[in-house]
Amino acid sequence: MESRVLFSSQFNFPVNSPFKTRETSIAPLTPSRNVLSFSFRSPAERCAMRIVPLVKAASSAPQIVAEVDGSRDEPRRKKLAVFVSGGGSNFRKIHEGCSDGSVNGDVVLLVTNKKDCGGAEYARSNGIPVLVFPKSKREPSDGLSPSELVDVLRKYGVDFVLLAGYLKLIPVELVQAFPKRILNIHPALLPAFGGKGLYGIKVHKAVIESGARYSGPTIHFVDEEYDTGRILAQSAVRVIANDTPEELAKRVLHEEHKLYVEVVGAICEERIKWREDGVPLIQNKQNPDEYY
Ligand SMILES: Nc1nc2c(c(=O)[nH]1)N[C@@H](CN(C=O)c1ccc(C(=O)N[C@@H](CCC(=O)O)C(=O)O)cc1)CN2
Ligand SMILES: NCC(=O)N[C@@H]1O[C@H](COP(=O)([O-])[O-])[C@@H](O)[C@H]1O
Repeated sequence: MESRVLFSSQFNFPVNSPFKTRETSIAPLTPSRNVLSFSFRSPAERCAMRIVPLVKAASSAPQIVAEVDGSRDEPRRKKLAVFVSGGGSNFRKIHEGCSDGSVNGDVVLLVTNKKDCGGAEYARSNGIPVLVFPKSKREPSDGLSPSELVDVLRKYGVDFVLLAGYLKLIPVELVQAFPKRILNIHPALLPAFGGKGLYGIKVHKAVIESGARYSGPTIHFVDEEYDTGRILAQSAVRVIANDTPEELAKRVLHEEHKLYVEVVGAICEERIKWREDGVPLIQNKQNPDEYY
């Protein structure tokens, strides 16, 4: 039985903190690019809320800081590039989310190291351009160099890069060109069961052999190494005593599909906020005062 637990980390501000209650008065300032701390008196004030300077709470609780330009327009529709190496079921779910309104974005490019994989076939059948990266050893004329890949992503106006079962190392050129804009989904609860050599069914085999009672997908920002970037979201899946790796993989993949569409939806609605200690959080769509 999977338990869908979003590790919610509500901020427990101390009693005397100006952030604890909704009665906090907010000193209005002229809207400008500013640092904003998130606390609101009521929905009415929230609408009229101006930018306020970050006020350090008495507690040691890390503060949420974000830059806003004071605009209240709906976030523009985002352009997404998805990287796959296999069947692409996460890619397909994200693409469906773009069509059904769950995701305020469009997949404008599919990148793969295996041009005949299932994800590439799905992209071609849906009119999405397919690029090969990195260059294939067997067909060096086919495929892009790291700098060519960065150029193409920029030419297409890509806002976010989404890795979904992509099995090659993203080069530092791309990581540096798209800071805080490359996400990956891993089929285990990082930082456990991640790193070089741990991908696909190998991950689930390692989880079962370890005796872990829970597994589940992790969505994280991508840095220069495998699976070491900042964790953005996870959900828990119970490991059953006699699970085979394939049975566990199936349950985890089901959770991946739900979690990735939810997270990409938040990314495209600009609901990612960065805590001052560098931890990224997702702002609750129904209640902007809450983060998880
Ligand atoms: N710079 C980054 N690149 C990539 C990351 C990342 O976090 N930073 N995530 C991976 C995805 N991934 C786990 O989520 C992962 C994929 C592949 C491997 C791996 O060991 N690959 C083998 C080659 C496998 C093959 O060619 O079939 C290897 O490098 O020897 C580990 C983790 C995507 N890129
Ligand atoms: N470490 C990377 C890794 O193992 N990624 C995993 O590959 C599968 C791709 O499935 P899909 O192609 O059907 O989306 C997914 O389970 C994803 O978490």
